[in-house]
Order: sequence, then structure tokens, then C-alpha cells
Amino acid sequence: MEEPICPIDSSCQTQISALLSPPSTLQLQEYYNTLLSARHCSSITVKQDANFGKGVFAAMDFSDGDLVLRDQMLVGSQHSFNKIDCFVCSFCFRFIGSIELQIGRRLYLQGLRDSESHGCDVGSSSSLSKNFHEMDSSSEDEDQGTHQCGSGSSKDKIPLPEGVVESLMNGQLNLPFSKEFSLPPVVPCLGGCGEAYYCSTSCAEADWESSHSLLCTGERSDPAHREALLKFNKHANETNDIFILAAKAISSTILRYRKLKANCHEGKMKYDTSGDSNSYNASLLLEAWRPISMGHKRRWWDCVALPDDIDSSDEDSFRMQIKELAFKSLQLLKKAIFDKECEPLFSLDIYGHIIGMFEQNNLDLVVASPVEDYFLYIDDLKNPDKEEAEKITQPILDALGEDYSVCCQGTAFFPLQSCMNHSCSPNAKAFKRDEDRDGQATIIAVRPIRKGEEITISYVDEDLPFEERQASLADYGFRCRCPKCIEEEP
Ligand SMILES: C[S@@+](CC[C@H](N)C(=O)[O-])C[C@H]1O[C@@H](n2cnc3c(N)ncnc32)[C@H](O)[C@@H]1O
Repeated sequence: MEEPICPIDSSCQTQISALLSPPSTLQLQEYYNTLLSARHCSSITVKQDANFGKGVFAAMDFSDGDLVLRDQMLVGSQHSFNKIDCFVCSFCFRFIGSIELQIGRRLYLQGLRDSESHGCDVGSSSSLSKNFHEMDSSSEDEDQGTHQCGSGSSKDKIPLPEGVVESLMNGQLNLPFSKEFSLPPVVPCLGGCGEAYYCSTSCAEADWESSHSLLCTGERSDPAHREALLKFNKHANETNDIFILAAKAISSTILRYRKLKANCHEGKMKYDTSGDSNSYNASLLLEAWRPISMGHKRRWWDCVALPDDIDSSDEDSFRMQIKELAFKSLQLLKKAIFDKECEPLFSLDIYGHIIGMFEQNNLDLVVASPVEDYFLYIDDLKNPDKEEAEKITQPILDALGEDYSVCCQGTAFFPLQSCMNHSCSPNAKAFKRDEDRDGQATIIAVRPIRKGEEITISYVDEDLPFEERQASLADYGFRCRCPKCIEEEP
């Protein structure tokens, strides 16, 4: 197999090195201080630590159970396989519409999928390993893809009579007590793509401004770009949907760059324009790239852990195929949204680092479903209300099957949480609480934390034995040197 060669890697080498060089301590301090003050958060600080690079430190005392941080994502996306099950805002990931729409849409899409007997994307490393085997020409059980979808198999489900699913979707059928669980209305994408929906016009506008205006496949987009974007999305959904996140990171950088440039031209912002236009553009691009530059990064194909089912003798070939996959995805994206002034962003080196950053730093995005709350509420009713309600809800539960409620699942990069180092004896935990109904990351203290102490979370199950912990942390590309590991090291 030939190594993919990206010409931009060599033509923009100097700019790429500038984009990838770690920020100075001053830049880092300025960036995080501004971010923390914009979020009115004075309880933590981000500092360089001699041991592990950046870390998060307590700026006050916390007690066990205290909320340490609610972190808003920089970029995030719902897994493609989860889109059948959960209808959520494409920007903040709140469930939208109504309980009836959530259920009706899910049953409708499941039916459609079953009749087309399509599988679905199964997420990053398993899909990579599957991909590797496919490229390696060994066969893969077709059922495996379907099995891993949230929607489960249709065999134990009792379909609803014809027309009921439609009535749920179009609002003609109101379920008992569903008004107790009202959800925000469905706001379609401003570009009319029919792919992105929102909980409010402010989310629709914020997403449009931050990245979607470049990635929208609606009528407002240029037909040639639309075609290319559709191909890019298809490839990402079939291989690894982290590419969608990488596309969002590149789009948001381009849009920030254009905004900075417009602000400079309009005189709203002062910038050193003494150099030539290339160096002026390059420094604006560096500024636009700042939020991404802060994340800890290594090239994806260098840092991704070798899946268990791939022999170490195949490691080089595996890494090369990962690189090829990224190159293919990048070419599709380049066709869709290339911008000459932001050319370095389309180099394979930058693309590999962005994906590597997401693979190593991302947190699972999990938003609890209101459908579960709804059925629990019905179950808790007293008779005769319960009996009456169940006449309507039981056939729906039978149609949904055992996994009647699935939470929204995705992956997201959180700028502050991603600065938290790992410890096998952590003092905090990334945690979903019952009241979390959007895609923010919540960090809670799991024991008292003194002002000045580093706040650590565990990336893996910290109760595993030493070697198993180290093996799990290999997925994050490092060997743990926390106090517990240093003590337990044989
Ligand atoms: C999510 S980042 C945490 C923030 C990171 N320190 C930074 O500078 O951006 C994870 C990286 O931090 C380092 N790290 C975090 N916890 C560590 C630990 N317990 N032992 C060794 N390295 C650690 C590793 O380089 C790891 O890949």
C-alpha cells in the first residue's frame, strides 16, 4: 500500500508548524482566563503543570458532591446510529418536539430501516477495526452492525396498527399526561437541509454562525458543494463519524477567520498589518485556530490504540490504512468547503491532529431521554388513572420493545474538561445528573478538594487492576504516572 501524499503538507509546511506548535504559557493563560471569565467561572483555574502539561486546579474549597464545573462544548455531534432513536437539537442536544413525536419518529424510522434492512455505523474504533478487516478482504457478519444500533432488533416487538405511528408523528394522537413532559418546539435549519433541527432560533443561528453555514446541504448551499458534502457525510457515516466533528472544527475555524478579517477591514479590531498580505492572513488564521490550538494533540494514525483483534504484526498496515481513510475523508471535505486563504487547514497533517485530538480528549455526550421519564411517570400513577393510561401506552411500549428509551449519544470536545488530567484515584467525576437535559459536561467532586489542589478525573474504570488500567489508558495514548500507579508499579 502506498503512503498517501498530501501536497498541502509540503506547500504550507511553515504555516502548519505554526498552527501545530504548542501555545506559549502566556497565550494559554490568556485564553483560559478569558474563557473562564466569559463563563463567570471563578472556582477553577487552568495552569501548566510540570508533570502532565496543562491541568485544572481548584480556586476554592469543594466538598464531596459539589458541582465543580458545567462545561459547554466547543464542538460536538450525535452519533449517526443514534439519530433514529433520538430527535435532538443539533446544537445543544436537548430533546425536541414532543413525547409523541419522539416515539412516532423512532418507530417510523426503525420500520423504514428494517424494511430496507440496512445496518448502521457502529462508532469509532470498532468501525475502524471492521473497516480494516473489510479492506483486508475477510468477511464480517452483516448482522453485527444492526445488532449494535440503539434501536435493537425488531423480533420481540409488536407493531402498532397502521396509522397510529403517523398520528403520533403528526400530532393527531395525544398520549395521556404527555403535557407534563413538554419539549421545546422543532426549529428547522436556516438553510433548509432537513438534516439539522434545533430547539430554538438562537440555537439555529448559533450553529449556522459557528459551522453549519459551511456544512449545510440545503437549498441555500451551492449545488456542487452540496453534492460533495453529501459524499463526505456518507463516507463519515460509513466509516467513522469523528470526521463530521473534524469538519465542524475546520468550518468553525474558517468562519472565525472570515469574521476576524471582516472586523479588521471594518476597523472594529486592530491588527498588525505592517507585513505582506500572506503573513497578515497567516496571523489571522492562527488567531482563528486558537480554540483548537489549545487541545492536546497527536496525529490520529500515530496515537490510535491497536484494536484487540488486530495482530501486532499488522500494526504498520493498520496505521497506514487509518491514514488512508483520513486522507480520503479530507479529499471529500476539501471538494466541499476548500478556502484558499485557509489552505493549511486542508493538510493531512492538520486533519490527522484534529482527529487525534478528538480521539484522545473527547467525552461521551449523553443526554437522558424524556421518553423514559414519561413511561416511569405512567407506571407510578395510581389507579384508575394508571389503568386508563396504560390502555394507550402499553401497545406503544410493546411496539418499542425492551429498549423503549434510548438516550442521546454522541461525542464532544469540551474546552475545560479536556484540560483535566487523569488519576486512578480521582477527586472528581464527569457525571450525568438527572437534571441534565443538554449536552454540557458536568464535573462533580467525589471527595473534598482543597483550594490549589489539582482536579483530576478518571478516564477509565479506576477500580481495575494496575495492568488493566494501563491497557485501557493506552487508548488515550499514555501510560499513567499518577501517585496510585507509581505506588503499584511492579
Ligand atoms: C485530556 S489531556 C489532559 C490535558 C493535558 N495535560 C494537556 O496538556 O492538554 C490527556 C493527556 O494528558 C497527559 N496525562 C493526563 N493524565 C496523565 C497521567 N495520569 N499520567 C500521565 N500523563 C497524563 C497525557 O499526555 C494525556 O494524553
